[in-house]
Amino acid sequence: MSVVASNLVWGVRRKRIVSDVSLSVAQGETLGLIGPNGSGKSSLLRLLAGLRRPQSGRVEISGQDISQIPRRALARQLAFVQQNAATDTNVSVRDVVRLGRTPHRSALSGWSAVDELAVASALERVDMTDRRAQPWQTLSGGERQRVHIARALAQSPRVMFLDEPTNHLDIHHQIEILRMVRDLDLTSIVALHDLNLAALFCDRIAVLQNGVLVACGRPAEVLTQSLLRDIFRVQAEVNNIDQTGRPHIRFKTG
Ligand SMILES: Nc1ncnc2c1ncn2[C@@H]1O[C@H](COP(=O)(O)OP(=O)(O)OP(=O)(O)O)[C@@H](O)[C@H]1O
Repeated sequence: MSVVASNLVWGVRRKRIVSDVSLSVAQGETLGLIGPNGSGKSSLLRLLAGLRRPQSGRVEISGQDISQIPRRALARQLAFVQQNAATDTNVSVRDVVRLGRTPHRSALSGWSAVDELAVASALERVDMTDRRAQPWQTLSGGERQRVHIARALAQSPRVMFLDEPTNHLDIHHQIEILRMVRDLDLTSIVALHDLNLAALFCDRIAVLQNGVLVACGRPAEVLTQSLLRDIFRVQAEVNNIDQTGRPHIRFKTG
């Protein structure tokens, strides 16, 4: 499914938080969303996922205006992995992931083999099968993050929104989760702080500054020394690491 945003504007009181943002993400593409703290990444993600109504502008999912799609139908198509998402206590890992199946089930239908398979394969993909009976509140921060990703996968979405999904994860799981997101046959939009991981795993990168989309393109086009200096206020050297042309950033500290 494609996602097309046109002239999105959102703010609170007099403060503009997302300012006239237009972008499009093709079916199967992984778009990275980067920008300094407070630049509007989470706010834009929520607008794109239909969790928040823009003050003006619109979002279309495969050509359909998202504001016209009923909530439940939308939940069958889109999954959102929030930053630091909380979950009720006294539930097991498997219970949390099972919640991902809710939009696919009616009041009358029982738990099906399809539901069971979706949950099992989601747990497997985030490397949490062995922990399925563990109480959620006893998990570490990184394990909780992986379980929330599994819950989104169990939803079998066509588009996935992830807000800093690598937060709390060790480097192995950062790479595994982003590799999985890239290789899944679905459209994904992912807010990231690690610019080298964004360069490695995203097809294109969109850059926000003060709610304005200041650049959008392939990693090598976007992650230039001048952009890193002007938007992120860091001095860095940018090299191409291999023939794929994906840039590697070396930050200068001196
Ligand atoms: N409901 C709200 N009321 C007031 N201000 C808000 C609200 N939501 C977001 N903001 C402000 O809007 C700005 C953008 O916030 P947002 O969370 O979208 O940024 P972000 O790029 O995801 O930040 P970070 O990288 O720090 O997670 C911030 O200054 C934030 O304080």
